[in-house]
Amino acid sequence: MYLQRLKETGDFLSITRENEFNLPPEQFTLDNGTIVKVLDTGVIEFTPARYGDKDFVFSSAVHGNETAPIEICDQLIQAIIAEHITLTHRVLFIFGNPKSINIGQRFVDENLNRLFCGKHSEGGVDNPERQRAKKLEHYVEQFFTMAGQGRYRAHYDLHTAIRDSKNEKFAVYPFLHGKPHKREQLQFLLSCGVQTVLLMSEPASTFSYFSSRHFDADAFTIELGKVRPFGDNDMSRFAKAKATLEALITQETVTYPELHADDVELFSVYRTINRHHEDFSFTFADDVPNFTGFAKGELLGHDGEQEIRAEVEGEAIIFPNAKVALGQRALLTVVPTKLTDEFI
Ligand SMILES: O=C(O)CCC(=O)N[C@@H](CCC(=O)O)C(=O)O
Ligand SMILES: [Zn+2]
Repeated sequence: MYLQRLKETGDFLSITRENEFNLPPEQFTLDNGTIVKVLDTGVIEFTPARYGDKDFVFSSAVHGNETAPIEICDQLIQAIIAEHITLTHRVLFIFGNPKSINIGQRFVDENLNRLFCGKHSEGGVDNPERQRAKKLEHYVEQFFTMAGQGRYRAHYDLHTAIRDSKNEKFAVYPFLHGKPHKREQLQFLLSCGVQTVLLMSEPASTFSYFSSRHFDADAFTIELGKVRPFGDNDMSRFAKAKATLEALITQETVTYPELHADDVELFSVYRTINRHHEDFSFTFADDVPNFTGFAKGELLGHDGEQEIRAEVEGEAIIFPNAKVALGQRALLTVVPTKLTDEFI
């Protein structure tokens, strides 16, 4: 039904938006031999005829109002289908939450990026986001496992942040359970224009953590700028990210400039603050940017009767959101750290 249109236009994003919950699987082959497989709405896999030993997942629209990453992925998909670029490696693109794109909201019923690692099936709740998280886990598992063992895997989950950020672009490096962080991944991020990286210190139920933990993928949540509606993104600000992602899937190997400690700003997550009470607020305004530091003892907010105060000098705020559901993360705080020998 939609296949002819996809072949002619490459506009998988529009087809996805017109089919918010389901799309029958279809496949075809490009003249250059690349097999194009639509697995579901928002899920499209490309397999070059002779593919290299790296498998990439690029996801966007896990939050529907974060439009710049959606535009980047849309452009890459169109370029592949039009054969303006030729793939070297397998790649799976995911538009996470099509209905939330259409309503221009972070999510519809529940934050999709808190439902991975099986959380979708806990608590006796069912909704479209829970069903979607379960399916996305399955598609990623299938993609990473079906081409065989011993292959390199990466999953870059592309987002934009609700607030301004002192450091406009930054990445969240999921908790690695003692495995070493990789310098080469910092080089990849720098090439995308991302100089700031937060090292998580505990498990999470995010999409990037899922791929990191279960498939040993190099995985990040990458914040590329600020949330804006379609049409308001200055795509020149995302040119480096798009070019780097394109290089990863079209070149056998991407080589990056040498990494110097001064090139990157690293933070370790000091603590996660979850919301426990209806009466929850921050003392700082909505326009206070991410990475703003507070003096030790300074009042950051209230959770019911409980005061939230900075515990260490310079404790800086990331992703403050007083409106999250009860039990969910309302704030991350970070402190600076250094590039150490722990990075391989
Ligand atoms: O700006 C915000 O408050 C949220 C931006 C966003 O969606 N961030 C991700 C980070 C996921 C992670 O911790 O890896 C999220 O909150 O889901
Ligand atoms: Zn997001």
